[in-house]
Amino acid sequence: MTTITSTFTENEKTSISKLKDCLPDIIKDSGVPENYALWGVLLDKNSTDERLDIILVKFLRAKNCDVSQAKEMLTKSLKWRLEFRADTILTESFPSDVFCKVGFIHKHDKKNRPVTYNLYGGLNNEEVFGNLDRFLRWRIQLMEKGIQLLDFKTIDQMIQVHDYNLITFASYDTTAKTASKTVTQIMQDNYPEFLAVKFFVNVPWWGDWVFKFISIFLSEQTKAKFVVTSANGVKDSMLEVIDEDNLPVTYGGKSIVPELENKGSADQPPSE
Ligand code: HEM
Repeated sequence: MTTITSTFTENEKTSISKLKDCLPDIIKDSGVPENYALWGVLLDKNSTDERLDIILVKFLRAKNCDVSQAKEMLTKSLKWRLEFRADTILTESFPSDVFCKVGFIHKHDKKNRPVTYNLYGGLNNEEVFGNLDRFLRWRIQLMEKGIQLLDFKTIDQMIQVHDYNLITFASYDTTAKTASKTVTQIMQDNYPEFLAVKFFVNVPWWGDWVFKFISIFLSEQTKAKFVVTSANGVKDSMLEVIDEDNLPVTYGGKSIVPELENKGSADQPPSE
């Protein structure tokens, strides 16, 4: 069986070993406790746990295997986890009447990777994004819930779906832009290489310029994982990755997801 570690290049193996040697400094400089576990894996220099190698290689790959940059990134990320209280976020609760329709994890893809859905259209923006701190905590909790489903042995990435059904041009307002920019930055800085594929579905006819604008802030590696489709193009591209039985009906699969049913249709292009 092909394990994740067996796909490491020689350069990655050497870099992992160097980054491991930096772990005591990383722990000291970030301020986390000595026996700190990141996503349940001890950051121990002498550890032989393969899951540690898989976590470290994510930070290395995000920095093209530059060990000192990866060291800095991991240090900053651990500091952020302390400040953001990311390690206790799973115990927090959020008003379900606001958030149950904004996002959830549903089933997995053909490679057992969890699939996260974010429904960012047809929302009351003020209610969802108006309290930015609350939205961020909810969004990061969803990410951390997804990470709970990874074993860092056979599965170390997830699929994400952004559904823009029902968005209107006016709904891409300042609250939506600030929320999207802030989450995107937090994900880039603290969750490297967790994304396998990201589907943008029901993208409106005017979505192209939004995409180009946001793309300025994204790495080439991240952009390469994006699949952007309008309503008509959804089915084939998603079925290539997710089994019909696990794909919601609304995207052409057979799985019934109440949060996704009974939504209307998205903005139509203006008539000539
Ligand atoms: C009301 C309209 C919109 C809202 C509320 C919204 C919301 C968001 C949010 C909250 C994020 C943060 C990332 C995440 O949660 O995973 C995000 C990222 C993003 N959005 Fe939107 N968005 C809107 C419109 C659009 C449109 C029309 C496009 C065009 C395809 C678009 C493309 C993107 C891209 C490329 C990212 C970065 C994804 C990433 O970092 O992985 N957005 N959006």
